This record gives sequence, structure tokens and C-alpha cells, in this order.
Amino acid sequence: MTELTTTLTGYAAQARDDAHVRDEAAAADITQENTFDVKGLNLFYDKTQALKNINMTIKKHEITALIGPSGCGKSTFIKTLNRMNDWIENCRVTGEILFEGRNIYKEVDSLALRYRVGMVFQQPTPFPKSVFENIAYGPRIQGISNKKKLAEIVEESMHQAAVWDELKDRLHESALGLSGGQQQRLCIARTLAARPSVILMDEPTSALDPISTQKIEDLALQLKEKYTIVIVTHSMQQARRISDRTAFFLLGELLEFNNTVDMFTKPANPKTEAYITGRFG
Ligand SMILES: Nc1ncnc2c1ncn2[C@@H]1O[C@H](COP(=O)(O)OP(=O)(O)OP(=O)(O)O)[C@@H](O)[C@H]1O
Repeated sequence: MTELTTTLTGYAAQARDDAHVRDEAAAADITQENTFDVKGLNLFYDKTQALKNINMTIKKHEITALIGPSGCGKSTFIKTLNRMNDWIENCRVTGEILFEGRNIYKEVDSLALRYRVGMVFQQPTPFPKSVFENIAYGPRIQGISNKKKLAEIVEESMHQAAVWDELKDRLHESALGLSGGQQQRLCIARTLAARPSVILMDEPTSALDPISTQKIEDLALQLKEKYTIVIVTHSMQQARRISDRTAFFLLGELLEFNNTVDMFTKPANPKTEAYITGRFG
């Protein structure tokens, strides 16, 4: 099974046991200015420490880019934001992550959190189902069965993911027949259909051609009006083009975190400068 299939199967199983979490998700405090406040976060895989004392604020309706060389902890960090690391054996977290003011390990149910904090992966991961059923999957496991309502959610999500015009006549075709770029926007539509307030994107364009990449970047810029976006990227150009703030990770530490313009024009740390100018990594 792919990581995403495992994730959604996990959602479905929990959803059956745990219907009350929808109410909890809806009750989240949307008046908070910061989406995430990360305080003294450490993460260990067995005895290996992958994240070291991370302190970071992720602001609402901004795009925050996570950059750094391979193995520095970007994916590990982004997955802590919706507790996807819970499924990794021997993974231990200390410190605090507040989501909209509430501690995600103490005050928020993990399923409720994942409804609010959706994730898009590096490789598009459509299910072997129709375009429509891919997007309706999340709402269905959240308990929505009314056909008209499902059709509305599918259409709205596809509009938001800028894929409606291209795919409205292919709703009942297999999603596996779509191009990689269409599949990735379909996966974004599927994420949006679960009504999140945050979209986590882990290298969402690394498997795509330049035109599809540009479509996803344009889409991210549109989506930040309604959502908070966190994106892992190996592309300095992409971080510069679309993000409001950039976080530079090195060997599990957050070495520098600043607004993107300042980070790229006057980095404070010589190691940041060396990385963003391509001198290592
Ligand atoms: N499930 C795991 N078990 C043990 N160690 C892990 C696990 N996942 C990641 N690591 C280790 O944690 C460190 C950070 O990995 P992570 O995947 O977060 O880095 P990254 O910055 O996203 O890298 P890349 O850019 O190559 O994707 C690495 O040393 C990695 O080997």
C-alpha cells in the first residue's frame, strides 16, 4: 500500500470508531492569528535525533517553505504538523506544537487534526478509482452520503484545485489515466474536499514537468487566500517565487527562519548563504 492509502485507510478505520471528532474539528479556534506555534520540538527515531529544539511560528494565510539539504529533517518536520509520524514505530516527540492555539498532542484528536491539516505528497497518489470517487472519498468517510452534496463538494474542490475545466468531462474515468500534473492537482482537490484549513505539501512538484510545476505554484498562490500552506522544496527558485517565509534546516536544526525576501537577499547565517547560492547541498 502507498503511504497515502495507508493514511486514508487509517482515517476510515478511525472515523468509524470516532465520529465525534468532526464536531471537535469544527470547534477549532479560528480566531488565532498563528496557525502553528512550534516550541522546543525534538524528534527521535529510536536514539537518533532528527529534529533538535525547533521553534517556529507558521502564520495563517501564508506560504512557508522548508528548505535544506537531503536528510536535514524537512519531511520529518512537516509530518509532525499533522501527527503523521504517529504511525512510525520508535518515533518519539518532545516539546509542543500548538495548532490554532491548542496542543496537538494533548488537546486535539489526531483524526480531527488530519481533517484540518491535509497533506499532498511528492508522487501523485490517486486511488485506482474514478476522478469523482477519488475526491468524494474523504467526504464519504466523514459521513456525507447525499449524492447532490457529494457532487457539489467534488465540483467545488476541483474548481479550487484548478482542475475542473480540464477534467469535468472525465469525472467517471479512472484517475490513473491522467497526466502526472493532472493527478497532482486531483490529489490537491481530494485534500481540499476534506475541508482542511492547512495544506502540507512535501515536494509536490519534484515529479512534474515545468508547465505542471507552474500550475501547482500558481495554484498554491491562489489557495493561500483561504488556506495556510507549508511546502517542502529542493528548488530555491520555487521557494523564492511562492513563499512568504522560508525555514532553512540543517542536520535537524532550524538554522535560519525569516521572510523569504530577506532570507534570499541578506541571509544572516553563512551556511544559509552557501546553501541558497548552491555552494553545498
Ligand atoms: N522512519 C524513519 N526511521 C529512522 N530514521 C528516519 C526515518 N525517517 C527519516 N529518518 C532519518 O531522519 C533524518 C531526516 O530525514 P528526512 O526524511 O526528514 O529528511 P529530508 O530533509 O526530508 O530529506 P530529503 O530532502 O532527502 O527528503 C535522516 O537522517 C533520515 O535518515
